[in-house]
Amino acid sequence: MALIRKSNTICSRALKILQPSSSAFSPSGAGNAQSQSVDKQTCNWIPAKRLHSFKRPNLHVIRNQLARFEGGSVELEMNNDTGIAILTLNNPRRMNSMTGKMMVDMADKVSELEEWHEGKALIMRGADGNLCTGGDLTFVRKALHYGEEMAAYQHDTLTRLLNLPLISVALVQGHTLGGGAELSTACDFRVMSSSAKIGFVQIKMGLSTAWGAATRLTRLLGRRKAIDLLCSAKILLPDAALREGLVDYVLPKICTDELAETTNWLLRNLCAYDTNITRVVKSLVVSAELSMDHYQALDAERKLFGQTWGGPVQRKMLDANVKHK
Ligand SMILES: CCCC(=O)SCCNC(=O)CCNC(=O)[C@H](O)C(C)(C)COP(=O)(O)OP(=O)(O)OC[C@H]1O[C@@H](n2cnc3c(N)ncnc32)[C@H](O)[C@@H]1OP(=O)(O)O
Repeated sequence: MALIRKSNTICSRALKILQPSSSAFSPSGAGNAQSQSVDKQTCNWIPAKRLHSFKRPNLHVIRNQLARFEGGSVELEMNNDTGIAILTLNNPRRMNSMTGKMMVDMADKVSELEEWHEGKALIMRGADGNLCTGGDLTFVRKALHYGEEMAAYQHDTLTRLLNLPLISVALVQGHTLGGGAELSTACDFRVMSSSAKIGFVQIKMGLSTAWGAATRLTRLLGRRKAIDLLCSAKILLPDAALREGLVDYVLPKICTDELAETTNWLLRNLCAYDTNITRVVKSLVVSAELSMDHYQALDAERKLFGQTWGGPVQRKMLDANVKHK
């Protein structure tokens, strides 16, 4: 009981320190001093100064609009025994491409995960063998006037997903294209099926990244590889995706249950230790990445470390005289 109380305190402190969505939508978080964008009407560059003046979007209003574009769903199963949750994009007739309603569903599921204190990890996958082929083109055609609002909503959801105190893995299966490839970058890791294909094909569709992948991909792979993947629209097979560093593990060819194999990979490699310490460590990495200030990140790290030091898990391990052979 004491362990649970102390652990919950640690995690709620971690979350307070991180304040998940604040960096994505504060006026000062809209871009850094170097960033520029293109005006849709004229294709002129918008200087960074003007980007900073964009208003914080009203996500509640956007939510109500998106919910009107029906089709598909996003399902969540949380397993308190394994500590692993499964988030499933479910629109298989259209290869799990996302409608407005699915965006709203996903935001709600991420909110549930934010409140799930027993969790250690999350696997995002698609129903029936494809992760996702981006925006549902039926929805896209009807929502051509609503791009910036949709992007704002997805940025909020995916930033919250990335910053969860859970280790997240995208199961890249079948076709993972456009916005689907973007979704995969909102997870900490990517495990790829040996028969899957992944590609940021937005530029071919006359678009830049819609759901925040330029920002995440640049952090993940660096400027050169991000430009290469986004501007070439190349579709990568598993070997190439692994070589580029876009995915972390390719499932064996003889694999009858890809979800079970991904779960085992997670359990073997990243989920072997205490749930609450794992959550704190994940939160610290988020904090270090979000923080522009090295000293602020160290400050958060010191405060959270202070909560684990002398705690029941450490005491138990000291008593057990563990040898790291
Ligand atoms: C808003 C974010 C920005 C973006 O995501 S931009 C990228 C949007 N995505 C796309 O353009 C993908 C378009 N689709 C394709 O290229 C092909 O369907 C794909 C994925 C290569 C699969 O090819 P095939 O294996 O030949 O299968 P298929 O074309 O017969 O597809 C099976 C059924 O799925 C449907 N589908 C796949 N992706 C979709 C999408 N994004 N929106 C709506 N429907 C989609 C496709 O239309 C087909 O349905 P149906 O059998 O014709 O009723």
